[in-house]
Amino acid sequence: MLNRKNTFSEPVRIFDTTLRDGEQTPGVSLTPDQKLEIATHLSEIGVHVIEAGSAAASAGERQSIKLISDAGLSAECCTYVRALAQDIDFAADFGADSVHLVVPVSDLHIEKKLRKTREQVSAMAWSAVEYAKDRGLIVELSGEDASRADRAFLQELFREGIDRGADRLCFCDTVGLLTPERAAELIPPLCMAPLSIHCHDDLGFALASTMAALKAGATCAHVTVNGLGERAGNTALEELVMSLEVLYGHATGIRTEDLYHLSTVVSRLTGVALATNKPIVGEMAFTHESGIHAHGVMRDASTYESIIPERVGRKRRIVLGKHSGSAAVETALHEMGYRPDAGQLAEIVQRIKQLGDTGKRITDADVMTIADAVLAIEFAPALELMQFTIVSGSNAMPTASVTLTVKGEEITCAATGNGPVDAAIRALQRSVSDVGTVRLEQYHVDAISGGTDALVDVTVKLSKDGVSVTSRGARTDIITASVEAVIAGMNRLLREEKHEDRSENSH
Ligand SMILES: CC(=O)SCCNC(=O)CCNC(=O)[C@H](O)C(C)(C)COP(=O)(O)OP(=O)(O)OC[C@H]1O[C@@H](n2cnc3c(N)ncnc32)[C@H](O)[C@@H]1OP(=O)(O)O
Ligand SMILES: CC(=O)C(=O)O
Repeated sequence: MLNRKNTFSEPVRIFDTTLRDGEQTPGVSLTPDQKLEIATHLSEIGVHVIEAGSAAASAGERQSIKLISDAGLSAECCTYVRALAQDIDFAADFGADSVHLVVPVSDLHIEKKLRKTREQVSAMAWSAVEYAKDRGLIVELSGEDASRADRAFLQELFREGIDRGADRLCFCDTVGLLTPERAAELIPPLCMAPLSIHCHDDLGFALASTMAALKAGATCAHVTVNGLGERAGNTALEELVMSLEVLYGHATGIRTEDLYHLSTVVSRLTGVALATNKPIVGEMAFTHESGIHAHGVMRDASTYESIIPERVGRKRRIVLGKHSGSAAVETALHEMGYRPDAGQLAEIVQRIKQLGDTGKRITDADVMTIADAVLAIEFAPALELMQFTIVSGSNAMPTASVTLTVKGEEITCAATGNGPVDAAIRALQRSVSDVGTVRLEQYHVDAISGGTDALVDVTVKLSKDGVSVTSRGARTDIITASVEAVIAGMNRLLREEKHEDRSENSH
């Protein structure tokens, strides 16, 4: 049984640093408007503090801080500053409510990086605190590389910092060296004022160490959406919130049902794709293939799920593959409108496993092809491709022309697009517009082998009138693979037989 007793004496505050440490993910750079969009979501979801950026970094960063502080969000607008008057002036002049005033505290950082002494760093920190207070800012005095700092030195720096006016403190586990055991020892003596914990995930301990620090007396967690951040990233907002809620019964006040949407917004704007197996937000976090799991989940989802997917804004999916069992296959077939008898079902399950054994991802179109064959249903494809032509180049708008027969009638359509694949798919959509609107819901491409001559495997999800279907094409040419995948899916959506009860989650 889970011990759901709330072990935290105070409500845990959430300090989100997606727009500062998250943006320090190598290669990530957000415009002020994009930062405002993310900040608005963060505030609406209920985080307490948003670290909007680093005031000294650039004019764009300062514009972001101004935009976010002027937006009237309920969350506090904070910015990273060094112990320098210039950084603090930027923070105050551009409207920040607070500063995350960071000073290196380990001898390694003090001596090797800053080439200073402990005394010099302490003096810089304390005068910066006083200066920031004079400029009307809330001050979170933060120790960088605190996990490797001399304990007595750090304690003294923080104690005097509070006397000089610091409102809050922060312990930064800058390179992810903290463990839950060390957090239990190091954190309690530092809780002289509200203390934040800022962890990095270099060794995969960020969430565990953050939790341990909160249990040891810290009252605020620094987090980022999707765990973005320097190197291996920071503690993930979604993981911390759901762990607090599910494992410790601690009500965070965060609108958990919006976590997935926020994650997708951040992934889109930062260009950092989510690992498919990422907790809470990864594509596979609520997807089941194995027969034993699917069978259990269909009877009672809690058998193989720690969280109800809807609680974080997601939906459960059962997909078919070589690990599927008859319960999942039968349910999927019923949703597609097939009613196999026991013998036919067993045959379909075997054929799905055989296809899976070839290393293929099984799509709805594959399952339907197998079911048609086993149930001896004649399937006359509505579409047949006769030819397509693509024009693309440095000075040419990508343009596609396709000729198909649609229910026996020859049709030629052309379209332009953002790229040759987009143009080809638009031309195909246009060619069937008389029989319905086919939407492209998802497009996924895998290069199966390395090199420019790799076999590419394109999987698409198409929908028409609320019915969706997945299908695949595999060729060395990405455009041909895409066209093949789309035509296979369209043929399934446009088939004559009606499968009224086929649903979105059927694959
Ligand atoms: C662990 C962390 O995440 S720390 C935060 C990391 N974030 C950033 O670096 C924000 C983006 N950074 C930048 O845009 C630039 O580095 C700037 C604008 C901050 C500084 O640029 P530059 O003046 O060209 O300095 P540069 O980046 O080469 O070196 C950092 C300087 O900051 C100083 N510095 C570093 N930390 C601190 C601090 N906490 N307080 C005061 N000075 C500091 C260093 O000593 C060095 O100054 P020096 O050359 O006079 O010794
Ligand atoms: C300040 C900060 O981001 C760190 O020490 O990790």
